[in-house]
Amino acid sequence: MSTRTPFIAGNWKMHLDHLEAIQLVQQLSYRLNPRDIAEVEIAVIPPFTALRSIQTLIEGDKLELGLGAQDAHWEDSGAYTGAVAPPMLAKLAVDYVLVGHSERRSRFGDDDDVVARKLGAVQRHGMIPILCVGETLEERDAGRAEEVVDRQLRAALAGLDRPHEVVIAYEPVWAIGTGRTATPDDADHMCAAVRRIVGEIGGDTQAVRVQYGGSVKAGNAGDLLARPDIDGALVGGASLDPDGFAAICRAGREGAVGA
Ligand SMILES: O=C[C@H](O)COP(=O)(O)O
Repeated sequence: MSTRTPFIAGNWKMHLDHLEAIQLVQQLSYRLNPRDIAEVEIAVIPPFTALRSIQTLIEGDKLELGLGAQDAHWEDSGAYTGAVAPPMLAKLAVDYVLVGHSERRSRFGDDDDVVARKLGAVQRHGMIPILCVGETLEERDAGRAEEVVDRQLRAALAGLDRPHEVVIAYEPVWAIGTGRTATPDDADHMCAAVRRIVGEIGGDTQAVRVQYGGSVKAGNAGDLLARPDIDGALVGGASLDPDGFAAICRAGREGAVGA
């Protein structure tokens, strides 16, 4: 059995205004049972516009939920229209920040250098980065999946004193929002490779938490989360459904017992 606390995070992407976001967190909080909350770390990652509302709700109702942001700039302030700086997020009691999500890499031009800068900035302000890595279908078919993940990890983590304090989300691009999931064996194999690479960079392989992401839903979460090297899930679409997301959190607890 792993000693790492399972970590399930719901990335809502560009969905839900702040009122809908409040409703979803309330619905979710009714559905989570106390054992899941005690034994699984659970976080929601709403759009920026809902962060303040959800922070207030979490604090007011004393919910055992982590709060995440979907991105951050690397500078503390400046002439960067449309961007959000890490200190602003820290002030909102944000715990986690996604860095290097494949949608940021492919649609907003976040390359390895930008990802490394954002990751450093997030850590400097006391928040935990969730570093997303993963190969495209083309790269997988060419037998380059592990090479790509290795490059992304080293580019982002090299130079950190404690790389294991970053949560890593292995998200094969071809599995995101497509309904196609990596097999539990393939996902576990890559999460083990991620752990090994973090060790090579100087991190503690037993401490680093590695999530799998890509079409995780209630129906497949059990098989994925029971694997020894998969410590949790970064959930997109299915995190918008409170019943489904609560079921994934339960699978996280049950998986930790079996892993
Ligand atoms: O951040 C979450 C991932 O991109 C997975 O999204 P998905 O569960 O909708 O495939």
